Amino acid sequence: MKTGTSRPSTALETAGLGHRYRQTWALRDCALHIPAGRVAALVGPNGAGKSTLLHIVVGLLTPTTGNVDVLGEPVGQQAAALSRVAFMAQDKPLYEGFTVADILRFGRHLNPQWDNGLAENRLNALGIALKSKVGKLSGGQQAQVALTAAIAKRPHLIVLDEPLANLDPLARNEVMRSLMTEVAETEITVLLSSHVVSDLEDTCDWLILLNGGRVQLCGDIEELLSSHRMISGPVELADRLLEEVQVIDQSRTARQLTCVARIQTSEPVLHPDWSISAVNLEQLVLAYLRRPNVGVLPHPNLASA
Ligand SMILES: Nc1ncnc2c1ncn2[C@@H]1O[C@H](COP(=O)(O)OP(=O)(O)OP(=O)(O)O)[C@@H](O)[C@H]1O
Repeated sequence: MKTGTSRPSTALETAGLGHRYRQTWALRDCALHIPAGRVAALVGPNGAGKSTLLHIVVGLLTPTTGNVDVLGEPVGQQAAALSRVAFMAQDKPLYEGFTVADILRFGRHLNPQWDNGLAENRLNALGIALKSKVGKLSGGQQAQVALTAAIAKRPHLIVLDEPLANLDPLARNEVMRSLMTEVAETEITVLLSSHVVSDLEDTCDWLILLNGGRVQLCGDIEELLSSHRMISGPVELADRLLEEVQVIDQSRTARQLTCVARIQTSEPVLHPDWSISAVNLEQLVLAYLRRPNVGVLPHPNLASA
């Protein structure tokens, strides 16, 4: 087990990554990376390949093509690399007949770095009794127990597949908040998939957008937002606008064009009739999802740390 203090600067890097289930390519030619210490959101529509990617990262699936480095080592069955990665699967597979204490015993038995004090303190702070049966806990509490079991492993990378699925807004907020507390106190890298983009805007700082098994965007969220704008104005000026910016997605009425566009400079000089405003994460993601053929951006700083 490597426990050295020096961690690789890149937590995850893939090149030419593909995965095929019989006839179906779930991932094709994926190149992406996550710098260490980032909280990365993996978003995409149903069937985009998110779970497949996460299963490859944690060593549960073998890629059909390409390379994957996790924490600086090629992904595989190496116990050393995998022991530094914690995974919370989509269906939070806790044994419902177990008590919370049983879950902790199980975790301690399986993981050499297990921090039982951390797990007990965390559950205590959340008001979750060790003697409670898992099956009797609410969905939010079960998610917290699963998250606690992942965190107590003391991982360098934590991978969460839809950790917020089936939780109400309050529970979603609490799970994200406790995850962020953990991130603030350690140098952990987080990779989490979600359908609910608005839950991610305040917490994630890195975005990977998968669509149809391909990477559409990969980069720092602030940089991605600052390089896109919402632009609207008279439809008769549309041709000129299209010459000046890269329109990702647009809608038109008889008079008005509204679009999400990628800009080259932070203060684009456009005709004064255009109104220009910032985009939020949800608007950016939706614009790309509606245009699956707009691929990874060639702009070098958008894909860099
Ligand atoms: N075990 C499997 N056998 C065959 N095809 C599969 C299998 N698992 C996934 N697929 C297919 O691979 C593609 C990607 O699926 P995946 O579950 O990775 O997507 P996802 O983005 O996680 O979807 P969701 O958001 O619905 O969970 C889909 O077309 C899916 O039908």
